[in-house]
Amino acid sequence: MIEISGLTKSYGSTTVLDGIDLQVPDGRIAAVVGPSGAGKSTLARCVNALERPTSGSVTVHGQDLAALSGKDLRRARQQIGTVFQSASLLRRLTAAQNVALPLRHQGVAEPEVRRRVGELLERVDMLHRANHYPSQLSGGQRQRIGIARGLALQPSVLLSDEATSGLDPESTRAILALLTELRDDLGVTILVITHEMDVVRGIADHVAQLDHGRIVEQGPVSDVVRRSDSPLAQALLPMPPVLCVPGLRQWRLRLAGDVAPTWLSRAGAELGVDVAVLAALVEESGAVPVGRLVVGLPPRLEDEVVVTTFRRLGVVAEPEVGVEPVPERASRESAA
Ligand SMILES: Nc1ncnc2c1ncn2[C@@H]1O[C@H](COP(=O)(O)OP(=O)(O)OP(=O)(O)O)[C@@H](O)[C@H]1O
Repeated sequence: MIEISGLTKSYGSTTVLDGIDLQVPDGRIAAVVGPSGAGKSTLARCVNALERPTSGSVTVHGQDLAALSGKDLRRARQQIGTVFQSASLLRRLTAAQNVALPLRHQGVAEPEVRRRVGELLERVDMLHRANHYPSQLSGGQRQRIGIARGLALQPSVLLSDEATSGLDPESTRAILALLTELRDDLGVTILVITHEMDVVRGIADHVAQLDHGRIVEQGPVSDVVRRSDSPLAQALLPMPPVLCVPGLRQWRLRLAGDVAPTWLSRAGAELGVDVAVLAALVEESGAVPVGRLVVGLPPRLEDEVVVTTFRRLGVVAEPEVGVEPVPERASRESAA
């Protein structure tokens, strides 16, 4: 469990983090998002004890990192693996030697180092590149070596600071699958710092938005995407352009979690109408479907009936305000 409580960090008179409260339960993935300069990396550095809070606390497995020093602090830090953007591998060392570095630094015996390095490279699917130098690896492969190195001391917490930034979609997917596997197989607690919303949708259980050093919105991803008028929900599931179909009234729908795969056709059947999909983004997040849609329904349907029908199916429905149905005749005339 990572528990961040009232965390404030100032450099001189500049306050970079201002009263952050955030908890990541064991075996969960939390993502911190926010614009450049919001304080994400500073937060990461406070969590891996590279920085000391000006006030407040960061507790990892019940240990307040700021209260530790010397050997105790070093031991607590071993519990926290970190993966940075572009992995910062040592150029003159092979992939295997880079992964071995923290183990050798700890004085682990050579046969054990070799065994553990082999295991780690296998976990990140890089055993076949063990003797390659960083310059001979792709960006995604270097990140996987960085993750293996971050896991070398068997941390229970992993910090990923923009680890997928700049990677192509396929490498990003591979890294995200790896992080999910670490959570599910090893129960590692993961804090992901990112500016990529598809990363959040892809793996996070919990999301917090940082802005000017403060958390402005947070919650389980499946809750956040259901919120109306939430800037974070909009950012997480940006709506594609809405089609204009004459004669229909627009409704905004939000779903997360407990919905049957056939919910849309069931809604149409229960309402006794055809439902036109005008815009949609539906994805899987944390093994549950999340999505936002705009659908078109005949204007004669009563609001209350539409809302309760969708609610029974686990979907939040709201009429689009300020968007009147385009009359069918008018649209035919303008097309003529
Ligand atoms: N050591 C420092 N001394 C003074 N100011 C600092 C220091 N480290 C960070 N800052 C300032 O704190 C603010 C937050 O920086 P930080 O790197 O945490 O942001 P970020 O959200 O990670 O940004 P980015 O997404 O661009 O990496 C910035 O305005 C930065 O200039």
